[in-house]
Amino acid sequence: MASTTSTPCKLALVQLAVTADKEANLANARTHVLQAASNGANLIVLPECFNSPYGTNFFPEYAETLKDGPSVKALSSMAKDANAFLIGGSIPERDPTDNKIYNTCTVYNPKGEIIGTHRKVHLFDIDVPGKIRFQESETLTAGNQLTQVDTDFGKIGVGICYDIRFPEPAMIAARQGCFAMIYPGAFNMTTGPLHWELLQRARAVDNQMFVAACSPARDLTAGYHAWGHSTIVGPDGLVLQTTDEKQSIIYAELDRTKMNEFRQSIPLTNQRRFDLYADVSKVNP
Ligand SMILES: NC(=O)CC(=O)C(=O)O
Repeated sequence: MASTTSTPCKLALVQLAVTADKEANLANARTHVLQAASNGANLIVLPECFNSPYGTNFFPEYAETLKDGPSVKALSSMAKDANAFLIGGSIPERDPTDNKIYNTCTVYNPKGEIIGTHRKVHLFDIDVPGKIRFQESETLTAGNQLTQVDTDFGKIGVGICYDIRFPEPAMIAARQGCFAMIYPGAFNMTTGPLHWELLQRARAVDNQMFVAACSPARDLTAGYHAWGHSTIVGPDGLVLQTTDEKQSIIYAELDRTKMNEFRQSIPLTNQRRFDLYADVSKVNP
């Protein structure tokens, strides 16, 4: 499908309530994706780990292959029936070739075909004494490549949650022509209030691009309490849309004309000093 930057992009972030029942999660995702499409969204995003509870003990149990797992099948038909691009949150993926488990986002075009796959490259291994310890590496393996997908609206970079803390993937994506960076994510009650919005605004303002992060809704009966607050930020660093912790869908038009005007008025692109520091988009392996 050819990229034309003239196609208007209406983005929807689906902040889904996730349960321990995978089938119910897939059905709930489908209902909300179709609802977003019926409200005019043509680029729809689901949260990190939308088909399984978020916890290292759950990943092996819920993991499935991309080739014939139920989640990929369900996502593909959601994208097709919604006639929209779908950034399918993430799922615990088992790679049958090495039996390793990854935190993986699959991206679909409106025909339901996979156009990109991102395995979380920075695993969420943190230990904040008295607050939260989480070690994804107990059961997950990190992916080994950055991901950009071609859509009708232009190129989009994709990361997952903790990936947002590392500025380089967004920087590389912007310099390689992406107009947006999208992160399915699940911050928590410690790091959410501290950094969730700040990081999105930082990635947006540094790169003069749209940034969006889509969280699960908060479930206080679950082991991991997601922060929620799915958010869409504009290239000027201002929040375009956000929400609270409950299940909901938020929308925003990603207007590339306004982005280009903003880039012209503060022309960082032409003012960089690559004689003083490296251009990371050129050293990407
Ligand atoms: N869940 C994550 O991957 C990241 C996170 O919660 C944080 O960086 O904070």
